[in-house]
Amino acid sequence: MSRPRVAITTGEPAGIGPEIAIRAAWAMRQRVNAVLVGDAAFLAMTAAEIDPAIRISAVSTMAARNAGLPHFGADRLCALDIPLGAHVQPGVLDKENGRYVLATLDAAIEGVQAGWFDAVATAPVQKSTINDAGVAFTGHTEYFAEQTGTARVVMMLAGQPHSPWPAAASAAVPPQLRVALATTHLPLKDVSAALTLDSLAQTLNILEADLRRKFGLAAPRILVAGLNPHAGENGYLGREEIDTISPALAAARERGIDARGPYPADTLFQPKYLQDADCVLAMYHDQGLPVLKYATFGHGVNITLGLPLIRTSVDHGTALDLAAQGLGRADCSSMQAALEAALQMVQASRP
Ligand SMILES: NC(=O)c1ccc[n+]([C@@H]2O[C@H](COP(=O)([O-])OP(=O)(O)OC[C@H]3O[C@@H](n4cnc5c(N)ncnc54)[C@H](O)[C@@H]3O)[C@@H](O)[C@H]2O)c1
Ligand SMILES: N[C@H](C(=O)O)[C@H](O)COP(=O)(O)O
Repeated sequence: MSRPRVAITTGEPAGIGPEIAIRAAWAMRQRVNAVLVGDAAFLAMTAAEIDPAIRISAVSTMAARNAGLPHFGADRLCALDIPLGAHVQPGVLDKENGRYVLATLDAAIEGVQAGWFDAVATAPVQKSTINDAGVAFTGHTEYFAEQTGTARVVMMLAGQPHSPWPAAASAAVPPQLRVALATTHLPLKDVSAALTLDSLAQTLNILEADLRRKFGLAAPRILVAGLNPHAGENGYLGREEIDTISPALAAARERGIDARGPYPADTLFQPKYLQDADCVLAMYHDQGLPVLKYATFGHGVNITLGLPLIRTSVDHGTALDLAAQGLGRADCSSMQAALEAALQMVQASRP
């Protein structure tokens, strides 16, 4: 099989994104035909500092539009050139580069739609810088949904638990911990209103369908967290479980979806529950992701479900503190895991 062609958007240029993108792409070049999306001169300079053996060939978006992407062998990386807005000082944010970052995402989406790429893997962006540049932006998840005209998507992070997570020692825990979210980047005060029968139905439908299609799970088992402490304590600590979540789960089960709960979120992440589940659905970002990141940080993958394209990402942010110290501090394992996940999803989607 030919190497799948994966666009790697290189993220916030003052962060660790460019470095981890180059390192991961180079390490996996025999299996992934990676195209770095970003300023080609800046990427070539960064690559030369990482390892002078890394070769990068630049292609302009205009050339790609006219003739598609040229074929490159595994002896080099390709860079789809998107010019920076301003000079980059590692670790220092500059809103003049906010629109540059968005342009890299736009080029990757255009490239998938035009058939240049089989998938997109994104390095981390600094959301605040894009907002400072005058563009409302909450995350790749929402941006990719908007730009592809997708009404609803689901954020899911997955990873293999490492010690010292206590459950990692237990043979009963599935090798992959997956946590999906019923809401994405939403202020906490808005979460309750966003949980409706309809939104939960759509989330469960997307989650179940993509776990089957993209992860090869014949009958995905989904554990669902409540919203309130102790899943509402029979209504004494909140009514969302009674009024919304339980009816949404009952309706999902009638559609054939194996969705169980709502369970109290504080005790849900135990081996005895996880061993019988393929995914946990948390109600909001910081209900599910701290557990996932505690168990898997640095090796996890963020996947957007429900999109008409394959998009994976790292489980961490821009790490400006590391970027400011120079190259060689950042771990690129999560970027490699994001590429690996994209490869598997491309293979699963090929006839
Ligand atoms: N996929 C994405 O685009 C993505 C994901 C998460 C956060 N972010 C954004 O990143 C920015 C900074 O977020 P933050 O400070 O909360 O989290 P962060 O992940 O950037 O940093 C948290 C800590 O983890 C360390 N760290 C992160 N990645 C590392 C790596 N690859 N190797 C070694 N250490 C690493 C950092 O040095 C820091 O100590 C925010 O704007 C946030 O929204 C983007
Ligand atoms: N919620 C993600 C996390 O905590 O890792 C992160 O903010 C990235 O989200 P996007 O993929 O939507 O940018």
